[in-house]
Amino acid sequence: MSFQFTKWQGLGNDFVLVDCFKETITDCNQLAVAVCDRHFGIGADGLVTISSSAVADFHMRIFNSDGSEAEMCGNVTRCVARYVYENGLTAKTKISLETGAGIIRPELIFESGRVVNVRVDMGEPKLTRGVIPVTGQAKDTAIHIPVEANGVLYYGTCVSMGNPHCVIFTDDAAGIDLPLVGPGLEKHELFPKKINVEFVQVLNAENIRMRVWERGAGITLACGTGACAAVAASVLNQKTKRQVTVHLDGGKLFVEWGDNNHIFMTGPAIEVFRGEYRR
Ligand SMILES: N[C@@H](CCC[C@H](N)C(=O)O)C(=O)O
Repeated sequence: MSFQFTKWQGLGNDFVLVDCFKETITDCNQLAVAVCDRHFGIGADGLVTISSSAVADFHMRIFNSDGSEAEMCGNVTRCVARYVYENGLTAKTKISLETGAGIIRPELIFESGRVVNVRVDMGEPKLTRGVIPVTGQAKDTAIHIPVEANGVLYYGTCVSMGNPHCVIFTDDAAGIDLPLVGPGLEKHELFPKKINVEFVQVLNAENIRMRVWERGAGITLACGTGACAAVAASVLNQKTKRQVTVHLDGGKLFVEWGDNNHIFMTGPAIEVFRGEYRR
């Protein structure tokens, strides 16, 4: 199989985008593993397809580097929005994207005629165990719940941003041994669909430091949905205001939890290169 692709990154969370208006690809789960391999493939955290939608401007699907399909990805929404605009697939600057988590609405932000950032309406955070999902009573929340992994007891706040997140507060995000603790938390029996894990250090009421172990991808330099979940968890635990800068290994995202209960995320989306994949 061969196909043209573009490679994108949002704060170092990197993706291979395939424009399915031009290209046909099959077996995306298996293909993602091959394409994302950093030695034998292109190298990426995920494979993304863009195609037509009956309910939105475009349909995007996200496959993690382990081949699993994710419902949503914040950093990808920014990259896809910029791709469809700059490649003439739409003249709209407010775009609707059908995802596994419903319709998500990115908006391009311009300076001197150039796209500099993308602001995304990420929708409402979902807090009940049945929706996230977390085992237990479906209607209950999972705020500050005990989660044990590798013999260490953590307290996590679980939030769905269309995909599942467990946010754990720490005094030292840099000191967390993610490869050691990430896999056990991701696959913990509390989480029937596994989970993305965010370690969050509160710097002050408007700034948090976050490191992430992603479901299906391991350590990444940034996670957009994770940053939104982290801000929701920080507010719910009375640690920050509702407008917060999230400092990730790959850079900064600005996240605000609006009065309409929607979370908005603003950050960059950068095309890195174009190529042809051959296998
Ligand atoms: N990096 C992404 C999230 C990608 C999907 C995630 N690994 C999952 O399986 O839910 C983001 O920016 O949100």
